Amino acid sequence: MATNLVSPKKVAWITERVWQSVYGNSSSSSGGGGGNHQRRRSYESDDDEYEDYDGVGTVQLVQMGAERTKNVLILMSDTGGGHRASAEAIRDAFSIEFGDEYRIIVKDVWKEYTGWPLNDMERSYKFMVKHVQLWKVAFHSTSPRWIHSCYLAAIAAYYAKEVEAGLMEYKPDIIISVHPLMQHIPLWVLKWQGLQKKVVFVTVITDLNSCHPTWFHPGVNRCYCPSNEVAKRALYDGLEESRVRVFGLPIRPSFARAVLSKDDLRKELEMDPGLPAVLLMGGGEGMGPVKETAKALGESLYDKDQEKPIGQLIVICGRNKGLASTLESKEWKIPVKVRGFETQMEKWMGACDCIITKAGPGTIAEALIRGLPIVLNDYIPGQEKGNVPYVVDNGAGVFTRSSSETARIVAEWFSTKTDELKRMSENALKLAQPEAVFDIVKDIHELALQRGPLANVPYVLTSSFTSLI
Ligand SMILES: CCCCC/C=C\C/C=C\CCCCCCCC(=O)OC[C@H](CO[C@@H]1O[C@H](CO)[C@H](O)[C@H](O)[C@H]1O)OC(=O)CCCCCCC/C=C\C/C=C\CCCCC
Ligand SMILES: O=c1ccn([C@@H]2O[C@H](COP(=O)(O)OP(=O)(O)O)[C@@H](O)[C@H]2O)c(=O)[nH]1
Repeated sequence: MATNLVSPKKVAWITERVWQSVYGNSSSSSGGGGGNHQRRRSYESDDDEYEDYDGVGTVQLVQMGAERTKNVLILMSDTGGGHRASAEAIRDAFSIEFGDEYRIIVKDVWKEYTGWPLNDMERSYKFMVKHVQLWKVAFHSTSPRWIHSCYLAAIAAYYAKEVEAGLMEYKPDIIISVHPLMQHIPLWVLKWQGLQKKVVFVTVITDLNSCHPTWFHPGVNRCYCPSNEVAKRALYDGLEESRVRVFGLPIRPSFARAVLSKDDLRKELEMDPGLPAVLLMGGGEGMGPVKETAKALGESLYDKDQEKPIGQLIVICGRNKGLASTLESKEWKIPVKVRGFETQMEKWMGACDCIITKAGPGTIAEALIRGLPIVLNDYIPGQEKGNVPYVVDNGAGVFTRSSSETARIVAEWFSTKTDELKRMSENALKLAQPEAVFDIVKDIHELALQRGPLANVPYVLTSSFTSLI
């Protein structure tokens, strides 16, 4: 068949040429920051470079005579696991709701196009949250708008061209930022390009309560707040009410839409079918007192008198390989499963009866959807502090930093206080917002429609940026 004669790579290459003839050349010269953005897509480049073309090039060719698929660029960073999880949730919801109408690209433009310190935020952030006082000072000292604006303007003066090249490569009709530090610079770039009125720019906040003010940029078309508490902060910080929407935190559709039976999941995950189960985790990086808590649970969930376990334990260590290997090498008196980074969190949560976690907003929102009572055993100062009252005051869980206290609470939930466990589970379900991600993408779609059927965003390289900031 004719279609077999042209390889996908070639189609992608042809598409690139056509694309360039419509929009101009997407390559750029290096700006002042020494970034690494000179990674132009070309037919000769290696396979990795082609990932973005998969299933896309052909769509673009078809569009030449018809309405073009809209490009949606989601800006995120792997500082913690929550931003990526929310970005993927939005991507999946777009695809479920609108099929091929949108082409979704999830990118850490900082990492790919700029240089230090923006391209190393993951490591800097990990270092800072390990030295908690340092993070506390950095978080609070950068909260006033004039301070963070100055820092970001300084960075922009250095890296704007790289960021511009990153944005231009994907020619977004819509930009969605799911990260607190990804409003200012892209918006300046759009202003520089004269594209502020053409490209839809929205922020989706992924913190439930005490978020950093860098999230709130008055220049965005929409600011999606996961809770009324965050919306109040946004209004207080000067955002127009008409631009603020409260739908909830975007959670992967696999949580919202899947119908999962606990019995089936336990079978699939090779768990004990009869014993109540507690899930222990610490975000994408396996942070917080996971090791101590696992050890304490190993004791509290074992009935010494009857010489049998009263519960089972699942520990998800995320990317913390050291934690996983320490726990794997331990002897347990109760059934324990130690796992690394899991991609199907909805299954593990669906198979358990309660969860112990640091106060990560993503994990909390997912646990609420699954109706899991929550023991919060830690929080990162600043952005996660407010998540504690959000859970506790709404009766969906408790907070304690003591591992032995945590172990005692769970043992009671599994024996003498099952009614409390049930009540908290009901409260968790009341707080859950499984449809939030769909409400968000539908609203963005409406916003895009208001811009007309084809925005035809004219991306071109411009010269001076520093004059604008
Ligand atoms: C007297 C001391 C002065 C200290 C300040 C000096 C320089 C600035 C240094 C650091 C910047 C601090 C940034 C503070 C703003 C952070 C906004 C925020 O809330 O960020 C949160 C994210 C992480 O996301 C959260 O993860 C959580 C879980 O882990 C949870 O999921 C939550 O929902 C998420 O929101 O944090 C970051 O991304 C931090 C990036 C750290 C970047 C470090 C770069 C350091 C090097 C130089 C920095 C220079 C300028 C930075 C400009 C910052 C302007 C605000
Ligand atoms: O093995 C793991 C561990 C965590 N997560 C996901 O990572 C996110 C963690 O986000 P959260 O805001 O709770 O904490 P962070 O990692 O950002 O500190 C949640 O969506 C988790 O489901 C995951 O997919 N696999």
